[in-house]
Amino acid sequence: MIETFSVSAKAIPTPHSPFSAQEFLLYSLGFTLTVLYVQWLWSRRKLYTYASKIHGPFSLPIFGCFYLFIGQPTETYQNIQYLFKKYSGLGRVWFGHRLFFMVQKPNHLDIILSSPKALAKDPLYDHAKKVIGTGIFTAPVPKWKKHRKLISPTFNQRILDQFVEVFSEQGEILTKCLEKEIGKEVDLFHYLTKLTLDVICETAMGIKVNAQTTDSLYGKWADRLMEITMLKIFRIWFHSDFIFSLTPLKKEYDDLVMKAHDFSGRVVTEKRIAYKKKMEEINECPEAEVEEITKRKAFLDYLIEIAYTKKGSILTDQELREEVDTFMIAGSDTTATSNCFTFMVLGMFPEIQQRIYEEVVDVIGYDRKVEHTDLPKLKYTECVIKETLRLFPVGPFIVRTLGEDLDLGDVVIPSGCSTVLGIINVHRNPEYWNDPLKFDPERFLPQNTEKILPGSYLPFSYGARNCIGPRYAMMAMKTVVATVVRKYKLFCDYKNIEDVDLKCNLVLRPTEGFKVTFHKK
Ligand code: HEM
Repeated sequence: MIETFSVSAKAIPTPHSPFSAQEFLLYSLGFTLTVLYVQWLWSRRKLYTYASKIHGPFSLPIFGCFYLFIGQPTETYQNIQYLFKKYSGLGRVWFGHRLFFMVQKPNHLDIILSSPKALAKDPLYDHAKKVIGTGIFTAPVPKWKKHRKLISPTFNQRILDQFVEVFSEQGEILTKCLEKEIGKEVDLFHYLTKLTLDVICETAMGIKVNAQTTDSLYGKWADRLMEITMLKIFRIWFHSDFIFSLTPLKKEYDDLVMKAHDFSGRVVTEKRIAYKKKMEEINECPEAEVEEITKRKAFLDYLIEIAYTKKGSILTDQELREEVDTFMIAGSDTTATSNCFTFMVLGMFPEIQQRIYEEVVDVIGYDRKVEHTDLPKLKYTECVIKETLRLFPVGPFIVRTLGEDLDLGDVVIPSGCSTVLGIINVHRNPEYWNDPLKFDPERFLPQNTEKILPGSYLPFSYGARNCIGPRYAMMAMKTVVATVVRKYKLFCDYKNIEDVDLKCNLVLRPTEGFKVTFHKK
């Protein structure tokens, strides 16, 4: 039997192949991947055609120019600036497999920001969603439309005027907190972030959190959360949740998100209880007093009414919390930073500080609290704040994705691509601003404003999806400046705007912090 078997086995010819089974599998895999890659490239040929017409830096396939954005926030900011300068006019950059156009001409900015095709925030903003959910800052367009319509009316002038009392009270508390720092160089951000948190919570939410007097850490958490979010955006490998979860940053990030949400959750809960109590009081009140109780209606009161009292409510608990998180982050950090820059430039330019001081004393006197009727009279102070926002716009770049092709006049940006709007670049461009790095508040005097080209001054963005709080921010900043300059003289070591090195943790910051020294008047 054994012999028969071996004879018949010899008779069958062995198959012959140049590859082993493993090699065959490997080559098949390689071939399939190549076909898929070519297919993918082919489906994106429109993008490559558009991109080839615009200059931009060297890009790797699939990864793009990620290598320019992996450093610390200061290097990332400097590299973005380098790109904007090198590819002035219009440039393109591949970030990963996505195509971005760097835009900095006023006419281009004007077209993009006023177009309904460019209302969507770039998917990069999704990295902030763990912190602020899909509140109006990050919301997809249909949700944004609905919520913006609900929230906008709560930022009317009558309501804002009532807030000046709060701005003024908190400004006074700041001057007291600064007493212990007289003669020392301090990083102002530490103080201003608490002030704006108090102000936002009391005005927008109707809740007192006493951050200035109880040394709240919320500002620090928010600041670090923005820093980590910035790393999540630019370090392309962190776009994978799995890879991010392997780093120690993940634990810190989750911990901070939990603390920040815990804080905002408490604000919403307290507000709901206060609202219920107020409704009970209203039921017991004669009509004349109802107006008194409801008169300082902040945006959260309004949203709570919709969320909790109307049949078939149109806002869920979750949506309400997300709007609160959005306002706490978008409203407080931006205003705190802009206020810090303003104090920094006052310290840099003593003659401008003196002129503000004289205006404030002239309008308000030495001791009286600031009132809302004073604010329109502080015209020079307003020019100084506007000039500060020109040179230091806290949102230096805005990124929008196009839902459809958009014609900018001389070039078409294809749908699905994103535009990075260089707000700080247009603000500092000598083509549109005479001697752009000169701090010159007079540019904003009424007789000079007509010289400002449309699309060349956008600190609060522009168009339908602009910032919701420019008037709020301007009134808050004017009140705080007017309160502080009457008590203190400010000093800062920087002498020129170009000496201030900048970085961007989502919000613009000086690399060295806001170092200012206060002396009693
Ligand atoms: C000096 C202070 C401020 C500056 C420079 C500023 C700047 C900006 C900018 C540039 C945007 C557009 C961002 C983008 O499109 O990516 C924006 C959006 C926004 N800001 Fe402000 N902001 C300031 C203060 C405030 C305040 C005080 C609030 C609220 C109380 C606020 C709430 C918002 C909200 C909710 C959005 C999103 C608007 C939307 O998408 O409809 N901001 N802000």
